[in-house]
Amino acid sequence: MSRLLDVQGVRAGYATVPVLHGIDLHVGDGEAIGLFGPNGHGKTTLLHTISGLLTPTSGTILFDGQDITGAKPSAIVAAGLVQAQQGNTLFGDMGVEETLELAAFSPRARDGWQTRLEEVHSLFPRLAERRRQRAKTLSGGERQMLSIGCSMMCNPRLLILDEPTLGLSPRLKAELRDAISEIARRGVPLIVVEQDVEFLLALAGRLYLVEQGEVASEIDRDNAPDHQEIMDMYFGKQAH
Ligand SMILES: Nc1ncnc2c1ncn2[C@@H]1O[C@H](COP(=O)(O)OP(=O)(O)OP(=O)(O)O)[C@@H](O)[C@H]1O
Repeated sequence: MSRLLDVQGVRAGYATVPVLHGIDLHVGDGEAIGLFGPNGHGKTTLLHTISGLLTPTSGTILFDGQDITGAKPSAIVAAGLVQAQQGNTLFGDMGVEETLELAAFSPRARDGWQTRLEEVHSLFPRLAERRRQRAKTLSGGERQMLSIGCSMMCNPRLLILDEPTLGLSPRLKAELRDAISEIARRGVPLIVVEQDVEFLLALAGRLYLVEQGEVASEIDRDNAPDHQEIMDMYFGKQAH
């Protein structure tokens, strides 16, 4: 499988605080990967570095063969690498459908936007039912759906989701997970950060355990350790 994203030896952090200490990971074309690990060990920092929100201090990020290290976030999105924003960053007074249409403004997203709108509605029937409703009146889970819907409207070549179901009720969590699984089935490559390793193993071919700013383990679903071993690996490391 050819590499769509190739992260090589990436170091990054904030001001004088180094967080990532040489991360190597890759995503194949058509592949979904999962990231998990203890809180505060650099998963979000890694995603922000890939998305261009943070500039790495060293290392290289290749996307579709192009060097995007340190590129502007707008250029990275235009290339098709899209990270869904948290639902609370939407424009609250805009309607649901209006928001989805706005998300398709870039040249790469403009062609075929109506078809993609139908696809988003089929992924998230709640958004179709609420197409005229203002974003700020949606529930937290529905806002997350709208945010992911916006990312799908960008026509992503690779979609990044950072704990998309955090804090949701079990019912909305299940709906959102079904939709994410459907996005993967439709062949959109994914990077998903989640704490629920079972969900990640069902979704993704490979998982990376990120600990202390490094890739501590790579788990291949076909040769995955059993659940207890993964839990021991995870919680054992979290304990110190
Ligand atoms: N803007 C910032 N300025 C300074 N330090 C930051 C900033 N954002 C994050 N950090 C620090 O960087 C480290 C890694 O944080 P990060 O959010 O990447 O971890 P994480 O693994 O995604 O955690 P979680 O699972 O809790 O979301 C933490 O120590 C955090 O306090």
